[in-house]
Amino acid sequence: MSIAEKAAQLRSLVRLISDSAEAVIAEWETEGDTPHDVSLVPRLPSKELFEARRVFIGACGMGMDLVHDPFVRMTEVAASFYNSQALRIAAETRIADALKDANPQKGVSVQEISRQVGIAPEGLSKILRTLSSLHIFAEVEENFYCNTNTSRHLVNNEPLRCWLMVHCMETFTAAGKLPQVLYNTVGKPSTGLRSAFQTAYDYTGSVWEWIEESIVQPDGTVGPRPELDIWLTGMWKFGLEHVQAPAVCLDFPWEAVGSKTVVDVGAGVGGMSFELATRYPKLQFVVQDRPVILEKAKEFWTSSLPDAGVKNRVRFHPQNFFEEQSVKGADIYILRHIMHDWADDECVTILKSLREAMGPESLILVADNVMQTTAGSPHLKPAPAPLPANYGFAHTFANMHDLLMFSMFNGGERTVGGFESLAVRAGLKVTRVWECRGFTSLTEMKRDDHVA
Ligand SMILES: C[S@@+](CC[C@H](N)C(=O)[O-])C[C@H]1O[C@@H](n2cnc3c(N)ncnc32)[C@H](O)[C@@H]1O
Repeated sequence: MSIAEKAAQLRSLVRLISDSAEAVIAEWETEGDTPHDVSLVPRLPSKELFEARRVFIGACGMGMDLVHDPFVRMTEVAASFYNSQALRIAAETRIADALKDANPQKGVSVQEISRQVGIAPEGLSKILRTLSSLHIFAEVEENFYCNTNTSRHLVNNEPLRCWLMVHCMETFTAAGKLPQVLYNTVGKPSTGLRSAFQTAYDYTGSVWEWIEESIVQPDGTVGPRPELDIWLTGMWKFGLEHVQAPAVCLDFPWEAVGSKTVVDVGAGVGGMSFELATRYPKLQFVVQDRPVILEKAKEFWTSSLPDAGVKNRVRFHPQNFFEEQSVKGADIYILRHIMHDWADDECVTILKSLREAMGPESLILVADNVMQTTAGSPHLKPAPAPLPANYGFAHTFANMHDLLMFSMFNGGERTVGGFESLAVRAGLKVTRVWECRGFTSLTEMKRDDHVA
C-alpha cells in the first residue's frame, strides 16, 4: 500500500470513528442517566447504538493496525494469552469485590488488596498493571488501584465472574492443544476426531460428561467437580440468559407467531422457551432434552414461574435429537446453541430427523452465531468501507467462540454458506437470516420443497 493510500485509508477511518462516536453519544443522551443494575442483564442496545458501536470498534481496530509497528502488533497478539490469564486471576480471586468501596481518588494499596485476595503484592501489581493498561482497573497512583466503569460490572456479580472464568480455564488448556489437533486433520473425517479438549485432558467423553463427573474431594469424599458450578453459573445464568437471550427474543417477529407451538429441541432447562413464554403470552412450548436434564428443566420452571398461566403452555418431552422426532408437524422447531456443539455430520443427522417430522409450513430456527467473513455475505449487512464486511475487530468475539467451540467440541460457529450446505444435505433450504442485536442470530430453514 502506498503512503497516499495509507493516508486516505486512515482519514476514512478517522471519519468513521468521529461519525460513529457522535451516534453513540446521541444514543447515550437518549438513554439518559437512568440507573441500570449492572449486576443484572446487560442493557440491550438500540439498533442505532448497536450499529454505531460496531463501526466505532471496527474502525479503531483497523486504524490501530494501520498505524502500529507491524512487528510489535503481531507480538502483542501472540502474547495476548497473558491478558486472558490476568483477567482470569482477577475474576478467580474477586479483585473487583476487594475494590468495591475504594475511593476513586485514592484507591486501595496493593498490600491491602493482597491481604484480601491472597496473592503476594509483587505478582499482584503485575496483574493489576496489565489490566489497568487495558482499562479494566485503574492505577490512581503507583500501587494504588480502584475499579473502572468496566470492572464495576464484576462487583458481586457471580454469573459474570463465572462466565469470564469459563473462557480461560479448561478452554485455555484446550486451546494449547489446538495446533497438535489441526496438524493431524488433513484427509481425516471430522466425525470421531479427538478434540483439543479431549487431547489436553486425555479424555474420551464429551466436555459435558467431564464437567458432570464426580471426583475425589480434598477431604477424601466423592463429589462434583468444582468446575461444575462455574460452568453452570457462567454458561446458564450469564451466557444463555443474558448474553444470548434478549436479542433473539426481540429481533424476530414472535408476536406474529400467535398461539402456535414452538418445539425447543435440546432445550437444556428451556431457558429460550422461558424467555419467550414470559414475553409472548399466547405461544405454546414443547421443551425437549435428555431425561436427566428434563428433570432439571421441570425444577427450573417450577421455581422460576412468574405465573401459573405460563406453566400451562409448556410440555416436557424426553427426546434424543439424533433419533426420530416425536412432535410431528410443529410450527417452529428451535435449536439454540445446539449446532455449534457438533461437527457437520452430526448436525445433518439432527436436521434430517426434524425434516422428517416437519409439515409443509414448518420452520426451523437455528439460534447460533452467524459468522460473517471479511469478504461478506449477501444475507448479512456489510460494514461501511474501508472496514471489512464483518466489521473486523468488532467481530472478534465471534471468531474466538468459533475457535472455542472447535477446541472443546469439534464444533464451531458457521457462516450462512456453512448453514446452507448442512440444510441441503438434510433436504432443507435456508430461507432467511434474522440478524439480531447480539452474539446470536436466527437462521431460518424450511423444507426444500417449500413453495413461497
Ligand atoms: C449448549 S446446551 C443448549 C441448551 C439450550 N438449547 C439453550 O440454549 O439454553 C446443549 C444441550 O443439548 C443437549 N443434548 C446433548 N445431546 C443431546 C441429545 N442427543 N439429545 C437431546 N439433547 C441433547 C444437552 O443436554 C444440553 O442441554
